[in-house]
Amino acid sequence: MKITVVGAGNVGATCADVLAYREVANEVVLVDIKEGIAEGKALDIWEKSPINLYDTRTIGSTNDYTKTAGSDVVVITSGLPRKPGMSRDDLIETNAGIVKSVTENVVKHSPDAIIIVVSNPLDVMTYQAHLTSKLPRTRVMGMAGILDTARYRSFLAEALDVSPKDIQAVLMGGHGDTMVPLPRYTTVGGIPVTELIDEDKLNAIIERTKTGGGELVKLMGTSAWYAPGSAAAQMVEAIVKDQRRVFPVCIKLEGEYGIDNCYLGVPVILGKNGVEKVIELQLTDAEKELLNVSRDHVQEVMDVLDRING
Ligand SMILES: NC(=O)C1=CN([C@@H]2O[C@H](COP(=O)(O)OP(=O)(O)OC[C@H]3O[C@@H](n4cnc5c(N)ncnc54)[C@H](O)[C@@H]3O)[C@@H](O)[C@H]2O)C=CC1
Ligand SMILES: O=C([O-])CC(=O)C(=O)O
Repeated sequence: MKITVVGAGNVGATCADVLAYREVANEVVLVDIKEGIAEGKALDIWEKSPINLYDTRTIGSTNDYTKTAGSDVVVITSGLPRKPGMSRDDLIETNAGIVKSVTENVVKHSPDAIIIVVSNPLDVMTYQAHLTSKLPRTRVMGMAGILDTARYRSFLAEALDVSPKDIQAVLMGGHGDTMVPLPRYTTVGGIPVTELIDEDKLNAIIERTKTGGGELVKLMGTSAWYAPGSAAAQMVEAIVKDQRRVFPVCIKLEGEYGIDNCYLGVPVILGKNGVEKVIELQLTDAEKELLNVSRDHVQEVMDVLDRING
């Protein structure tokens, strides 16, 4: 198994490190446009192998995609992160061009790869990669839901003073302030969360989750990487090991949830073929309305992308 991670910045390098550490594949290739950065970080991860005890080979490349040839899964993290005061959507112009050219290079050398997009604005960059790659929708997906639910679960664990391991949750919609956490599907060791926390506290956690990315941007002057890199690696692992894990993943909807031709996070089964199945929940009218608000927002940004692409 061979994995490529494009973009050896904060998120890409973290993802490559987790993939190596967990021995998800035999080989991880890290690519960046900046001279030497991918080679340096790949070498640094490899030099850590005798300490952390793994044998995944990590290889770096400055924009030479021949080294990525035949990759089974490719993670695209290349692109600008936002700075304080910016929204993810503000990145569209620059990142659309980057994701387009990277996807062209990726499919040229790995036509059978499954692509996981991380670059922001996430849902619309997934659309860009899907447009450019022309791969089936089940093989081009975006990472956001695992990260957003992880934030939600970690905040709940803190509030309830329980292990984050025991909190399960589903979250849907776009990767932004319109995301839709679903308390009805949130459990703590199998117990509905609504039995353990009062409504006000839960609502405050939901609001914090929606702006969880921005909270970190404000603190650090750039966006997060440990949780995002690990979340992308978890998706790679589910695919490479054909684990059939159930995760919220961004995919083009084709009629599911009454939504057509829009890229949104929904629960799916992830396995060796990519998205093996989109799970359709029976949403309440209120939940459906929130999902439609999210759809409308993502659709607007997709329209901007269409104008950029001419
Ligand atoms: N989907 C999600 O939940 C998350 C998405 N992100 C997004 O991921 C992206 C990367 O974030 P960071 O790693 O923090 O940024 P970073 O600035 O640390 O790394 C980005 C890397 O991409 C490289 N790059 C730029 N153009 C390239 C090209 N054409 N080919 C190859 N490499 C290229 C840069 O040289 C840089 O090393 C951003 O767009 C950010 O908004 C970040 C966190 C979570
Ligand atoms: O907030 C950002 O710009 C990066 C991101 O998507 C996240 O951390 O959720």
